[in-house]
Amino acid sequence: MSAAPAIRLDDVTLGYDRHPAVHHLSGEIAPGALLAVVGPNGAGKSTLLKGLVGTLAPLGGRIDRGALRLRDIAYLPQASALDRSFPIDVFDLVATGLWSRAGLFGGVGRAGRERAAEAIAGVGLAGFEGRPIATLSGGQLQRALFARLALQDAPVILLDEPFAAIDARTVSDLLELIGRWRAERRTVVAVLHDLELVRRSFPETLLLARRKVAWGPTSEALRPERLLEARGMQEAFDDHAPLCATHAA
Ligand SMILES: Nc1ncnc2c1ncn2[C@@H]1O[C@H](COP(=O)(O)OP(=O)(O)OP(=O)(O)O)[C@@H](O)[C@H]1O
Repeated sequence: MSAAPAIRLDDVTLGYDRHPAVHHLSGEIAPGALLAVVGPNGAGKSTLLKGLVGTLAPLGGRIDRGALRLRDIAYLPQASALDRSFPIDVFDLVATGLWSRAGLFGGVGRAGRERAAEAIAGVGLAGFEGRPIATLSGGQLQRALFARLALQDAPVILLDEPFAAIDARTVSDLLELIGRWRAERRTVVAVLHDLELVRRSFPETLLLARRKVAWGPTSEALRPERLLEARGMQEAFDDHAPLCATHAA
């Protein structure tokens, strides 16, 4: 597939009810990038992904997605955002990955069913197709959600804490899948907490603490003094601060 266009952030402020959560962020996510977003709790990482996917409009600044359409950006929210009691089995959950192309009422069709079965096998869940998602372990559910992402076939993939509370074997299998996406020149952005994993597997990192602390090669961005700076910035942050003057005008 051809590479996705870059996503450019120009002085972007994102927040809720006019209270900023991410301030004045500028930078570029290059086509085919494998970017980790790290930072303390409440640093604005999930908010940034919501801005990138377009569910949260910037309070200020601009996100330029080039020729990307919204369906070109696949998004995996935090696990807690999924209602696991919903009565759906693994196959049907994974097959919803086809909706972004076929439309909700487009029907999956035989080719679609084959692709869904391949995606399920590709994450090691062959044999689990008829299992209700409520009966899956956390790792199995995450595998199914990655199969759905694979089926979406999107040039840009955003992952919010994809490895939280997941067993080591699943993490390593899913990292391998991310490696394949990268080889296919897809752009992958992942919010992560495990800094060792980031150092091992993600060449580029954005360290966020409401503002950009560092954005560049992971070894630079995660230097101890940068991490200390991020912690200090986050602790000093006033959660009820109004919109800055530059954007409030
Ligand atoms: N829907 C919302 N409405 C109001 N405020 C919100 C909402 N979602 C997040 N916030 C606030 O925005 C700030 C940034 O939250 P966000 O979830 O983006 O941080 P995070 O870096 O992803 O945190 P964590 O690592 O704890 O998941 C926090 O102060 C949070 O309380």
